[in-house]
Amino acid sequence: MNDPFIVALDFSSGKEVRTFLQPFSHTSLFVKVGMELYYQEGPAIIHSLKEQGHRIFLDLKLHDIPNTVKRAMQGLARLEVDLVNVHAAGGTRMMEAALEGLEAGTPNGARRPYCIAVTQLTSTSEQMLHNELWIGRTMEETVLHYAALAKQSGLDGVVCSAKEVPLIRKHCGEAFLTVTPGIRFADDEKNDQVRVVTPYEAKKLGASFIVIGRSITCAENPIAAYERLQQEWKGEEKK
Ligand SMILES: O=C(O)c1cc(=O)[nH]c(=O)n1[C@@H]1O[C@H](COP(=O)(O)O)[C@@H](O)[C@H]1O
Repeated sequence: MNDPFIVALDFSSGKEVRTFLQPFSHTSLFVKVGMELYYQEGPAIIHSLKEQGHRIFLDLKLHDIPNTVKRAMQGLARLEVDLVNVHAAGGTRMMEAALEGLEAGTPNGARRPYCIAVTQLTSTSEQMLHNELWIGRTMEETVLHYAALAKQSGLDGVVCSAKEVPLIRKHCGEAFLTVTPGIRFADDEKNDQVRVVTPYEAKKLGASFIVIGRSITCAENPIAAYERLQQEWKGEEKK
């Protein structure tokens, strides 16, 4: 069964990725390639991870005018990854353009990647939303509104904190994907994450997928950390 866990490969070289993935060589993972890794290694890292049989979330959070996002997605679609994302803050026209680009660029016979929209980064607090972003609505209202815009635009789901999943599922339906970073084991440092839950809480809240980086990649024993993740998802939370 494919675990609903997406492991963030936040490394700056293919060499570090290979070292990290070595103990997982018997496992087909769902991995996330973000800006740090993609800007250094480019399409080559995608080809290599696909050859190893991993599913891929290419997390570039596209946010630009519709024409630019459409043309960028048309090119990225040729990589045949499983999941890509945009920023919902780009608006409905941009989100629609992302889908147009993905449809146009996906090779014949292949299914286009799922496309989801970042609502509010899990590193954004309610404070920052009001005082820096000058958004007057609550975090929940804002995240739900952005999710509704993403759904209206035809996207497959959103990136949000697991805290907002129940509200999104209620208003956008259970088939609308909720991909939730900001995941930490109870005894982990939060680092720059603000809207954080444990894997166990994320499961209870109904997240479709959880994105987990440093709790695994910076663990003493990443394999043991991944197994702890599986246990927590099964409902055996370890304090
Ligand atoms: O789109 C993302 O993946 C993302 C959205 C978001 O709101 N918050 C967030 O942390 N992420 C990514 O999820 C990963 C979280 O990493 P850790 O904090 O190390 O678990 C990073 O690669 C972030 O870029």
